[in-house]
Formats: sequence, structure tokens, C-alpha cells
Amino acid sequence: MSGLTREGGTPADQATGDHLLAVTDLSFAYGDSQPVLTGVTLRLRGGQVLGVLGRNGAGKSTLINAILDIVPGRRAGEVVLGQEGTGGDTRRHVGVAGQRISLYKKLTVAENLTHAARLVLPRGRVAAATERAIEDFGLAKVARTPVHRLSGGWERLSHIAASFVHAPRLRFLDEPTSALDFETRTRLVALMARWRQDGDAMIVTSHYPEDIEETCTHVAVVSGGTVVGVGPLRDLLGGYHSELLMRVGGEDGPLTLRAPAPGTVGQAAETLARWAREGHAASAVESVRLTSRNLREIISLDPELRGSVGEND
Ligand SMILES: Nc1ncnc2c1ncn2[C@@H]1O[C@H](COP(=O)(O)OP(=O)(O)OP(=O)(O)O)[C@@H](O)[C@H]1O
Repeated sequence: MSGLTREGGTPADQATGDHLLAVTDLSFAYGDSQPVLTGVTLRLRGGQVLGVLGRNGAGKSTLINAILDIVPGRRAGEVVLGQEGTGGDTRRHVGVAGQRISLYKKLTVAENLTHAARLVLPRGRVAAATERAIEDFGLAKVARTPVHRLSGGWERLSHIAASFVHAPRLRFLDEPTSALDFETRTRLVALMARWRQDGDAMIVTSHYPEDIEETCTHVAVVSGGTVVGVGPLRDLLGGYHSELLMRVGGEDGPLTLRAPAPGTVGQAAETLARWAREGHAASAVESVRLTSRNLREIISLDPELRGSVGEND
């Protein structure tokens, strides 16, 4: 597969050991059953966002739960959470927005945020953290609404806000965009970009390559009980060439001219001008097209990655 390695992380990551998350040879099994995951090795430093793709039941949620050791089962391997200057209480620097909503239904959104903040923050910082979460997540209009009266999207957004009310440096998001409408998804994507720029690290699971492409710096594919590939998103996208294509008619039949995708309009114009100088007259041009591959197309082209997303995902 292009651009991904089986070892995990970038070579530079492996050289230092200064990470917010270091997972080495992690295996996990529920009860006495066969392991759901084996041999998972990952490294994440601040500013890195790892997107985990995989079919239903591939083990994406289990990967998060096993890293955090929050489900009963047989777990082997090594997990180091929260190095890189976080110091002190590791759990204070970790936040998990799980797939299942964990809010008190009878409490309002603001009360849930306050409750979540009290669990991790000193008393003096609870009110400010609550207000900040309401502001950041755009929850003002539902802040006084009991959770049982929220729509699915507002409930999911409130759940994520409560999970991260303590502004952790290492954030886990299990299918965060499910049930979100366009506006709330856009808000979450923008927030994730801000957290990344602030130097937080994240693991994000999704069925949607578009989510991963928009929010992540790295991609891991879970398939067949392990992580089959992990590496920088740009390597994966760059491994499949985009091209400038020009189709021209001619006496000997149509001809397609190809050049690597230009980075700017000026470069595109230069290529077209060169082709014109080489005798491909503008009058004979039938079409000019810029091909670019997105993550969904790349996955569908790669036999090993193809299994990671469903046909209709
Ligand atoms: N608590 C549990 N006890 C036993 N088996 C479980 C448990 N939770 C998950 N599994 C099994 O582990 C496997 C991986 O499940 P997991 O929920 O991690 O997959 P996933 O990739 O997150 O799926 P989805 O995309 O549907 O959320 C599945 O076969 C599932 O049935």
C-alpha cells in the first residue's frame, strides 16, 4: 500500500520517544474470545491527528478502549500516555469522547459541562471552563436545555464538549461526526483544527474518509484484527498522482497529453503554453482536465485499503 508502513509513526517519531502517546505491540481480547486486536504500534506527538479507518466491527472503538484500558479484557503490550511536558496527573491531560453519549439526561447542557469539569479541574477553574466550552462549541442556545430534550446532533456536540471541558492535550474522538448536521460538523472540524494548531494530539475514528482527510495528519487502517497501515496522510495522498490532462484532436486521431498536477494556476498555464508551442493547436483541444484523487478514491484503488470502508459509507 502506498505511503503507509506497518511499523507506525514517522521515522523521526520513532527516534525520540518524546510523545503524547506511545503504543507498543498492543493486543486485546474480550474475555476468553480470540483477540480483537494484535500487534498495534503507534506513536503520536503534539499537533498530530491520527485518523483510524475501518469497517463496522474492525476494532476501532476497541483500539481506543484498549489504549485507555477502560474495558475489561485481556490486554498485552505497552501504552505510555501523556509525556511531552504534560507532567503530573496523566489522566488530567487525556479526554475521551466515546461513541456512546455519556451525559445526564435530566441535567441541562451547562450542568453537564459543570459536572464534567468538576471531576477533573480545581474548583476555581470550573466556571470558566464551562463558559469556554459553551462558547467554543456554540452551545449557548441549548445551554439551559435538559439533555433529554436535545436533538441527536446537539446531544452529540454537548457530549464532545463535556468530554473535553478540561482542555486535554491528548483527545480521543470515536466517530465524532455521526448525527451532526453540516453546520455543527463544520464547527467541530474547525475546533479540531484549532486544537491541532495548539499542539494537542488526537485519535479520531470514522467510517468517512472525508472526515479523516479534513481533520487528520496521519491515517491508520484497522483490518483483520490489526493496524495494517499507518503513516502521514500527505504520503498516502501524494502516492497517487494527480495529473493535468489535455485531450486534443488530430489527423491521426485523439491524443491525451499528461503532466503532473500543477500547484498553481500559473504552472497550469505554463504547461498549456508549452503544449501549444509543441504544436498542439488550441483549436484542436477537446478538453482540459485536472484530476485529483481524494482519500475515498485512493482507498477504493488500493486492494488492501479497500476493505477498510464499506461500499456505501
Ligand atoms: N464488550 C464487548 N464484548 C465482546 N466483544 C466485543 C465487545 N465490544 C466489541 N466487541 C467485538 O469486538 C469487535 C470489534 O468491535 P469494535 O466496536 O471495536 O469495532 P468498530 O470498528 O469500532 O465498529 P463500529 O464501526 O461498528 O463502531 C467486534 O467483533 C465486536 O463484536
